[in-house]
Amino acid sequence: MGLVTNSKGLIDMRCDQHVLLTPKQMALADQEAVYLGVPAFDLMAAAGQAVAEAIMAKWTKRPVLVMAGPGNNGGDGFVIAEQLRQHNWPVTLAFMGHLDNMSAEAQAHAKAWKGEWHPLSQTLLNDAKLVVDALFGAGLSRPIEGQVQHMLEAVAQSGLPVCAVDVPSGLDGATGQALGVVAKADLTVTFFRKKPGHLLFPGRTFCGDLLVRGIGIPAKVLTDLRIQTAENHPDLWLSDYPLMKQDGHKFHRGHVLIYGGQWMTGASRLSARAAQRIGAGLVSLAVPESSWPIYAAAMLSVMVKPLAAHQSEHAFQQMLNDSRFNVVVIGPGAGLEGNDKHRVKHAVLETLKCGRACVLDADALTAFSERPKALFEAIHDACILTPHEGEFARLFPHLSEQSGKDKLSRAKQAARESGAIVLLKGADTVIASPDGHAIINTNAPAELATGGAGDVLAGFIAGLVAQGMTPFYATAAAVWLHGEVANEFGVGLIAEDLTDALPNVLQQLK
Ligand SMILES: NC(=O)C1=CN([C@@H]2O[C@H](COP(=O)(O)OP(=O)(O)OC[C@H]3O[C@@H](n4cnc5c(N)ncnc54)[C@H](OP(=O)(O)O)[C@@H]3O)[C@@H](O)[C@H]2O)[C@@H](O)CC1
Ligand SMILES: Nc1ncnc2c1ncn2[C@@H]1O[C@H](COP(=O)(O)OP(=O)(O)O)[C@@H](O)[C@H]1O
Ligand SMILES: [K+]
Repeated sequence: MGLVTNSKGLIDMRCDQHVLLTPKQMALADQEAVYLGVPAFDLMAAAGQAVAEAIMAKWTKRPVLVMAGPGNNGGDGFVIAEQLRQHNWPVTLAFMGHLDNMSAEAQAHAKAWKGEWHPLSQTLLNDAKLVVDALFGAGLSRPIEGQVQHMLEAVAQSGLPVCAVDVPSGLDGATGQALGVVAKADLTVTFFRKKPGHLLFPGRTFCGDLLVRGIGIPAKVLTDLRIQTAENHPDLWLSDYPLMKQDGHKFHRGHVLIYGGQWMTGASRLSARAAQRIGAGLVSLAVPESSWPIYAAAMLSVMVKPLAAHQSEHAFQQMLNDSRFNVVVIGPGAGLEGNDKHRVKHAVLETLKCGRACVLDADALTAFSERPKALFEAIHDACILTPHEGEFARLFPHLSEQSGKDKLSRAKQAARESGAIVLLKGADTVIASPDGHAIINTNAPAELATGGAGDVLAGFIAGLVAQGMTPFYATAAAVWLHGEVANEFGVGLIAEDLTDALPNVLQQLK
């Protein structure tokens, strides 16, 4: 099993199906395949054929308008047009470009097209029942304007189904962001491997159904591409997953320490239960003495430890001296009122000072919003930050959603700047490591947008780290399981259900 990337080998060949290629990396893969002896003409033929087959599988025979652009995406369009024509589909081809400026393989395929050529025109939509968007793919270099923009707007207005070749035109395959107008598709067929832009929002909504088709590029071209990004999948982390051992002992499955606040007592309890459920051997909750009865009454198998009010900071520090607590969670329900914020910051800094693996969520992040640097200076490589966009913007204001940067770059930069693993939540959660690796999660349903779901996630992560998974993979595994449980449960989900329904998903993981 050769490594695709060298740095810590986070993404290796066992998960090569799940790596994501930027359009630049895809072009390099293409060049390398040609260098290894696969003719560029054949790659384009295979690409076009794959799209034509996907179209014939999805739609009944109907008049098609193929819009072919000036580059190789347009070249694919000519192949698709000819393939469909050979299967007796009525095909109209509209070309925007100059044949002489096209690659040799695109010119050859264009010349093999047996039908008529039309200039791009909105009137061509009148007779079409399906549109193939082969205008721009990986080579999109600037926003779409002028006549093409009007054409794409007319396509959108027509309500006709659209099949996009590689990426919907106007979508940046690297970032998922729109460069001006985008041709929204019902089906997108991409080649060899997915691109980040297919998975990140808003890109994912532009793609419709996404199919990946091999076109003859051998997987070994991935070896030298310095790939840093993958789509989350158990193949990435299952071999490191702490499945139960027959002769296992609870002391071998770690001990999670969770910091509980005075008022929002539910949040840390959700984390505690989640850490238990995912297999942590022991879980303790350190809580203010005054709230101890509330916590203790509700927790049976979790050990609830009171922190005396007059010396709670010292008491938490003392607790950290016990090396059996191998992961600490701070943030869910921790509190920011009055002296709480100071206490939370102290707990975080003490935890980091003693090098303990930790998951910092919610209030533990917001507590540092006035001076994030104080947090970043203390962070070590077993620290996981789990912000939603709001918390993220408080720590990294220059990287907020409003910064105009894409989510993948924002999470990666945050990980680099803070030195922590950063899990940036949302429907397209990104997990980024300071060394540049990143995983995009795609299985989370909208049902997860419910209070407390993040507290459960913090507990899942901690529970897996406690059992010995590396923080990056533990985070990826927890996020995937979180999404999977929500999918299995379906509508009506509340945070408690995530923990209660986890066993069904764990059962399938074995
Ligand atoms: N890699 C592979 O393995 C394989 C790749 N294949 C296919 O090749 C595709 C990539 O091809 P590609 O590199 O030729 O780029 P493509 O997207 O056709 O566009 C480039 C042209 O568009 C122009 N242009 C850009 N933006 C514009 C704008 N806003 N408005 C107007 N013009 C604009 C740009 O002009 P320029 O920027 O140079 O001025 C240039 O002329 C890929 O997506 C896949 O479908 C397959 O055949 C099989 C193997
Ligand atoms: N629309 C959505 N689709 C999928 N997952 C979502 C969506 N909205 C939120 N989530 C997920 O739900 C969880 C919410 O966490 P968080 O915002 O911390 O909530 P809380 O603080 O209430 O626990 C995160 O894992 C996030 O990625
Ligand atoms: K396209």
